[in-house]
Amino acid sequence: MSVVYGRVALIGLGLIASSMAWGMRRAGLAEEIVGTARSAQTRETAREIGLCDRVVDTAAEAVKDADLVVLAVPVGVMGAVAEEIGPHLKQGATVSDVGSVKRAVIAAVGPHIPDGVNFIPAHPLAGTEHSGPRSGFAELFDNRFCLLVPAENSDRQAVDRLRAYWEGLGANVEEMDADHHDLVLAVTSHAPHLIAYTMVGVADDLRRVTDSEVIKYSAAGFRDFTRIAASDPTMWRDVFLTNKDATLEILGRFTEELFALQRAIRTGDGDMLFDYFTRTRAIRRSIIDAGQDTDAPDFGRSKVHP
Ligand SMILES: NC(=O)C1=CN([C@@H]2O[C@H](COP(=O)(O)OP(=O)(O)OC[C@H]3O[C@@H](n4cnc5c(N)ncnc54)[C@H](O)[C@@H]3O)[C@@H](O)[C@H]2O)C=CC1
Ligand SMILES: O=C(O)C(=O)Cc1ccc(O)cc1
Repeated sequence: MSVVYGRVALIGLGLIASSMAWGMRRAGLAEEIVGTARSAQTRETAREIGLCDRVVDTAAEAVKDADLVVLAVPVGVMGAVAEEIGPHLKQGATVSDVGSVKRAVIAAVGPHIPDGVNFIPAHPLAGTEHSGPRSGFAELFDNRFCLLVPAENSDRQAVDRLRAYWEGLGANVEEMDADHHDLVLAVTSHAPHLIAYTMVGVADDLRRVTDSEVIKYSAAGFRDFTRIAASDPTMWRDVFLTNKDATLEILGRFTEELFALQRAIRTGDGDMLFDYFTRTRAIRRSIIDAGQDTDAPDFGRSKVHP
């Protein structure tokens, strides 16, 4: 892989930005990586571990002469960061972001991007429950999707360049409209996170009753919930507050289904439960068939295809 952007500025140096920095180094995608974060401690850690070529104190300074600027901060502060950097952006530069929500980010950031600068939102569908500058790794985006959300009038060359950049980070790139993105992610990521938070909260409420047995005997399903429910509180608070409509729509449907299953359990409707679980099992299999579950152990695949 070769250089795609001369200077890349990373605003926010958490899981996603640090993974991008290591990924850029792995593939040689940038001549210079400049980073900044709000807290002095994060900037100090980034310096210590050699994450960027330069770590500077302000976002305004970081974006100076940058060809690509990536906003990698919680969704709720994207607008404020954009306002700060707007006057300092280089003509012809591209500003992108990695936020988990797109419509609200476009509304908050868009007005601060001057004419002559390309704003192309993006969302890598890859992450972990960890956060901060030490949590990143170069392989995070390998074989994961990265969704680009260009406007109809976005500069095609700038979009293609950002595509090449994300491909260089290992991702499979697709383009999507912002509203569609927010609805799809509400189903596949946002609502599931809320459900995990709830399930772990319920278990915690019961802890005294069960004398810590919930933790001691937690089976794989509950452990998966606890991993997801360990995700960054600021990030997820912002996701729900900014993708409110789509998340509420999906949660409404979810509670309807939950009530239907609850009713089937109460009335002893085993056929309903069996049919429901048969349908959902097929979905898991189709994900594995499509090769999209990179975490699935190989024995899982060979069981499906003996
Ligand atoms: N964690 C995940 O699994 C994924 C997160 N995302 C999105 O990526 C973005 C960043 O998330 P992570 O890297 O996980 O977060 P993180 O919590 O690891 O890092 C966030 C960084 O932003 C900095 N920051 C916070 N407020 C700031 C401000 N006002 N000005 C400058 N810097 C500020 C923090 O100091 C920190 O360095 C979020 O918008 C999130 O929705 C996207 C895909 C996956
Ligand atoms: O850790 C997990 O299970 C995730 O779901 C990671 C993730 C979190 C947020 C995103 O916007 C995209 C991916």
